[in-house]
Amino acid sequence: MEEITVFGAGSWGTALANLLGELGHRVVLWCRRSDQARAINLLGENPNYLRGYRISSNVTATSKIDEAVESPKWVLALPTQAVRGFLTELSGNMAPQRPEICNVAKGIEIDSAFTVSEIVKNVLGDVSYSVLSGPSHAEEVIRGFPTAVVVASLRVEAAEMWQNVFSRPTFRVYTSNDVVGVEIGGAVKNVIAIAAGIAKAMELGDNALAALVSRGLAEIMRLGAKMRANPLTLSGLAGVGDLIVTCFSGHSRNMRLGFSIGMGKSMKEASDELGQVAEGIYTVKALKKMAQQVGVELPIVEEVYAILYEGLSPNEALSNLLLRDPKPELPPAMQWM
Ligand SMILES: NC(=O)C1=CN([C@@H]2O[C@H](COP(=O)(O)OP(=O)(O)OC[C@H]3O[C@@H](n4cnc5c(N)ncnc54)[C@H](OP(=O)(O)O)[C@@H]3O)[C@@H](O)[C@H]2O)C=CC1
Ligand SMILES: O=C(CO)COP(=O)(O)O
Repeated sequence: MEEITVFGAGSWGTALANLLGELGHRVVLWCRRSDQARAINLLGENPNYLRGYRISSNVTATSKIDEAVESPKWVLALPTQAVRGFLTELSGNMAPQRPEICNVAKGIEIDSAFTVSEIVKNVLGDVSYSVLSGPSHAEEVIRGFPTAVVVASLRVEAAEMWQNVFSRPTFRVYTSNDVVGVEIGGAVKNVIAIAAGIAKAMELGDNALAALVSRGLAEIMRLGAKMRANPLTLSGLAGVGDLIVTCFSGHSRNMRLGFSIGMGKSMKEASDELGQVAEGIYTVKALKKMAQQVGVELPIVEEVYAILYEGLSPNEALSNLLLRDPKPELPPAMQWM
């Protein structure tokens, strides 16, 4: 059994800490607020996220960084935009023995347009990095519903180590060496899910939703190709799998935020009401920049950006998408037959 710290006691950090605890690992759950850590230890549940679910007695919460950094294995369950600042602060407390890091956040940093692996490398240098992603809502994982995910690392031993650490019959973990593919799939689907939520609120119908999700996948694939992701990763759990669950599940924060916006709420109202992170509202800014930098067309992403940040109405965005120039479904280089 392993000693593991989960950094971030939001819904995903709490569900994963509980999963690891139930598997018999000794888990430290780092909370940024001391009152939250005290409440978790006292009540055996998280009063702020996934309320009402018992957390394994193998999980101890703390808000003390010096205690949290002692574990040799770290799971990073923080919002993407917080990762750089957090790791920068943490790097002063790190033992010479470098931890094995497994990131579970799904997003792209706004200022740098970096994925989380690039942020980690930028701040901590060469550490053993893995990323766990795939269709996995915390609300179902904490109930023990069957879930399958993928853990990717450039080091096969690291991916296999995390596979062993996280696996149980109801939590099936596949390995991969395609870090960029897993990160791009997990990040971009959040923006497409905001679009799906808007489309649901507009009552555009099932055909429109299916078209939106498929063309959203085309955008994920196009960006993935530019970033040298394996297209098969994007048709797997971290791509299509997560796109489906995020666009169609009522648990999705991104879809629900999009729905509220489609119902006429401002982004601030929708996000305050949600009370949890919807990564897509930040990642869309980074993607807008990346689209220009790497020269890739991301029309749905562009329209979501314009709705969230430029006051475009959902109806105008819909017209913009429908009235684009006619074109083949696949780009010429991909028309093999
Ligand atoms: N929820 C889910 O089902 C899944 C989420 N993910 C991903 O996991 C990541 C975390 O999401 P989720 O747990 O849902 O988010 P939540 O909004 O539920 O929780 C966010 C957590 O991060 C903490 N936090 C926020 N800002 C900072 C900061 N600047 N420094 C330190 N801690 C901070 C919050 O603390 P506080 O409470 O004090 O504000 C809270 O504990 C996201 O990237 C998400 O896409 C991936 C798969 C499933
Ligand atoms: O990534 C997730 C499920 O796989 C969670 O998505 P939301 O943040 O939209 O809830």
